[in-house]
Amino acid sequence: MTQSSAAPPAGHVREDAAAATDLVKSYGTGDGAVTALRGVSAAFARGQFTAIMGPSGSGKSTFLHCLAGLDTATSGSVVIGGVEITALSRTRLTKLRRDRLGFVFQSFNLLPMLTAEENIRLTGRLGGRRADRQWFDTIVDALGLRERLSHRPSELSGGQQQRVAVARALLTRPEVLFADEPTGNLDSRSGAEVLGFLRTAVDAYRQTVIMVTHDPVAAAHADRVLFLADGMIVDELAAPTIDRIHAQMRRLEPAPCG
Ligand SMILES: Nc1ncnc2c1ncn2[C@@H]1O[C@H](COP(=O)(O)OP(=O)(O)OP(=O)(O)O)[C@@H](O)[C@H]1O
Repeated sequence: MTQSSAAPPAGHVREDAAAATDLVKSYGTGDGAVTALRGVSAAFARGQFTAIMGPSGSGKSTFLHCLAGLDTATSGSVVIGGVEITALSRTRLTKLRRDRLGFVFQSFNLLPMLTAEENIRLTGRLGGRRADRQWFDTIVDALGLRERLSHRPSELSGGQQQRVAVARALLTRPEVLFADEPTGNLDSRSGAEVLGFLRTAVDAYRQTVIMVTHDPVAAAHADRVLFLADGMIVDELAAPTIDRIHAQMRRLEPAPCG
């Protein structure tokens, strides 16, 4: 069992973008209750790319959603950029999510009637702030979207749509970019482009990325992988390789029946 990421070594001051302590999440009550998280603690250093993996039903999405304030934990704490989000009112949490967090989902979640540029600028507009032009240009060019800005989502490939979603998520320079299976709907080439850009966002712009994935190839882009099983973090791999991730997943996945 490795929960070493929860606490930095004594005397070492580390700036965490996000941290969870003793997160417990139960759904339902009585006989039908399901405990999806059983005391999960983890810290996410600024400028670090973390992948979260584990067998189906191990609690990955629940963990991501509780960390990102999309779902409420039953107990435990989540701190994002120094703010204890578990104590916030719904209104303040919504504002924090909009202003300080970025989201990329498997199903790109773009608004069909808006152009790529309008979709990218949407979050900044909702927040009543104008993102600076230079940063917009930087991410649009890095994602290869310059020629596509006037296209609507239906005129874009899946990979291009996901790149628009990544640009939208990064426009506010979020404290943390949360990605839930961001390559789940993409072919391997488009997936590699999106992951390559997430890697660039971490290396060049010191972005913090937390990504749930089933795919060892995707997870190998991260700086470390946290492995969940049965609602607990059971292991952690630093500098992961595809082979080491596969080996770890084989240990955690139940053997197929028959
Ligand atoms: N809204 C809900 N109501 C009841 N149980 C839920 C709910 N959401 C998740 N669960 C249960 O919590 C556990 C963890 O689910 P979660 O979706 O977090 O796992 P996961 O690792 O992301 O799974 P997958 O890889 O299949 O997406 C599972 O047993 C699931 O059935």
